[in-house]
Amino acid sequence: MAPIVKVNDLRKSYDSGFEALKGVTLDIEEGEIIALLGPNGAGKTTLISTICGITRPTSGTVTVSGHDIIKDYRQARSQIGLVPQELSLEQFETVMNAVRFSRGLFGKPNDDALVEKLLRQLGLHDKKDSKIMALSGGMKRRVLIAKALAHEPRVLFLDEPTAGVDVELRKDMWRVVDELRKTGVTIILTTHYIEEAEAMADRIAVIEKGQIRLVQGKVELMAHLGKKEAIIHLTAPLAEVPASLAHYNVELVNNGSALRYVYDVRAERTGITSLLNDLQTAGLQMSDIETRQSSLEEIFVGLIEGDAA
Ligand SMILES: Nc1ncnc2c1ncn2[C@@H]1O[C@H](COP(=O)(O)OP(=O)(O)OP(=O)(O)O)[C@@H](O)[C@H]1O
Repeated sequence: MAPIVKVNDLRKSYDSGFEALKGVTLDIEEGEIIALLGPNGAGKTTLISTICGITRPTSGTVTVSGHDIIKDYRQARSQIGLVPQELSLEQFETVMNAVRFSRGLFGKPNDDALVEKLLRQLGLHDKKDSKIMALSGGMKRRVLIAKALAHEPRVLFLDEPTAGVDVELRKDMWRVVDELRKTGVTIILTTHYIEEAEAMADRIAVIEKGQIRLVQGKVELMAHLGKKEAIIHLTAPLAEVPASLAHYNVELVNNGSALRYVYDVRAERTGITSLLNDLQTAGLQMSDIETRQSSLEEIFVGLIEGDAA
């Protein structure tokens, strides 16, 4: 089956001369959920706005369901639902009317049965006659999704769906996306949270400095990312790693007063227990142990370096 979204060598230079997209090529399959994961300023919003036809590319092409986003703008745009970063809603409108209105904007005939079905899917049905201003932040975000889906697009863009929201709301959004998965709509979301990409996406594209550095299935990528390190502080410093520990992925740090052990948190056996046992057998005493997960920044650096190698 042909990809539902095809992005080919997309470039975007802003008037300032800044090149925000440097030749992005990406195929998105129908029904998948793909996360564009990248640090601030990587070009995620620029990429989404260009695919949606809001920002004009400097060169390159985008097709959505085979329609060119510039030449066949109306057909291409009718296939797309966009949920922007900011909450921009008519506070005095009812939920039902707001969603009806969005459908009308695309010239689609009124269809209350469809709107109600959508509200049910998004857990908003009992709020359909409520004014938007009376809704919680999480419900307002759901209304934005309902509005974006009102004209029955095949592709839904979520631009940082959980930016600036608390943990509970984030999880709520993850559940909403999981429900939408069942409807078969293709979802493209941007985020800089790895956990978020992990919770929602089937595939992850890492974007950095206007380029896609890596596109991979989530399972493979998370296996790649799931590294943790333990720093084992020793009571007496060592000159070198003892031969009996050589088969572990350990190195001496802090002038020999600690061992650094890197392991895969997702592995069935992390090796920590046997390392600690072998440490004792080797006659080494530890004074403390600390563990930490690689930060997002380190993961990106690791990925990008690994990719270039
Ligand atoms: N209208 C504009 N004119 C000039 N530069 C811009 C414009 N819009 C964005 N940029 C620059 O392009 C780069 C990419 O911005 P973009 O908003 O696409 O990044 P992002 O990955 O979505 O970041 P964030 O996660 O912070 O939203 C940034 O360096 C930004 O400053």
